[in-house]
Amino acid sequence: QENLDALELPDSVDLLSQEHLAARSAYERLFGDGLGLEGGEPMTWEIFQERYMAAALRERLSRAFGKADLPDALPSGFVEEVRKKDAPTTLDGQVEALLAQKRQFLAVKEMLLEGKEEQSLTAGPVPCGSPLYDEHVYSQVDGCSASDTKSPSCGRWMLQEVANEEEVAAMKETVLQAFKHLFHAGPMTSLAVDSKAWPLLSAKMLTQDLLQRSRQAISGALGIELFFSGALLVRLQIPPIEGDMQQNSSLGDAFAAHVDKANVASYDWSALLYLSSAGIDFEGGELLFLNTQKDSVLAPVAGQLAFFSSGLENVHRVKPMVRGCRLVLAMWFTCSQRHSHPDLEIHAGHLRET
Ligand SMILES: O=C(O)CCC(=O)C(=O)O
Ligand SMILES: [Fe+2]
Repeated sequence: QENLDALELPDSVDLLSQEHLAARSAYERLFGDGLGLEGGEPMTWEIFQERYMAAALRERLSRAFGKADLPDALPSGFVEEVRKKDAPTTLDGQVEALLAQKRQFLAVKEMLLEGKEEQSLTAGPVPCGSPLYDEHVYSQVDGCSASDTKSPSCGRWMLQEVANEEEVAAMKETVLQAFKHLFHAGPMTSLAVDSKAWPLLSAKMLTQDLLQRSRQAISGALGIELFFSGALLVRLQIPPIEGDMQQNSSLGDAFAAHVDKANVASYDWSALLYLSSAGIDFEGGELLFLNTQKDSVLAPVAGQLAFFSSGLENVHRVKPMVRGCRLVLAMWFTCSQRHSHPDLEIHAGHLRET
């Protein structure tokens, strides 16, 4: 009670009118151009206000009470939607996360054109895209996050035969087995590689080995230290599996063009360890980087590791699949130890037996 008395909380009317002004200006900044986050539907002031005010109140209250996490009884909606890894915890951060979504949308819109020419992907640096975030969500790590002025540069690279044939076969088996117990989202089945995944993966040591090996290969190639921010095993299968485990999912389109860093701010580097080959295991399904001129296409080869800077310079998508089964271990790395994924750091780094 003493603590509560000592707090100088503005009364709720003041709080709300302050937030109203801030919300109005953020709304103008984000949606004044009449475009919604995903293009189609414009964000209405009513919806934005509801979401924004919920976030604003939450932030004010948590600051006042000195708690990071408040009871879920508070108004939610927007807050719930963004509560994922590294979700911004401040109001400014939330606005910035929205801004990143918007910037992603605009970049995709600019580069996603019908009938664009394609060339096969060549490894190497590319100029960095403009920053997705300003300052409130994640700060770039000098000399590790990609940059135009300092090594490592933004770019796209491939390493061949990071996993051998035998390892690829063993991974395939373990992943397909694990996926039998999971729901499918249209053609996509996915499993986040964290502590909850280990009981599902029979080849746990191998999975951990490949995670570690991929990180080391990229760290070595770029000359930087990297921490896992996330990893996901993904299967794309055409025709999609039908039945009870097929879910109507609200997950985004598995083939949509996107920028990884617009999803999670702490991602600095993205990597894909392919576990199946285009033209053999599946048709279509190439990885496509969208450029201002010709797009760059990579036909996955099992065992190959592709990696690239996670920012706006690397808008990418998976080309529609025609048939078959496409498996990949997707990994995202951060330069900031503070943002590392605790499960992956422990398991991929140190755990050898359990
Ligand atoms: O599977 C691929 O080739 C790309 C997947 C991807 O872009 C992602 O998961 O963010
Ligand atoms: Fe991606």
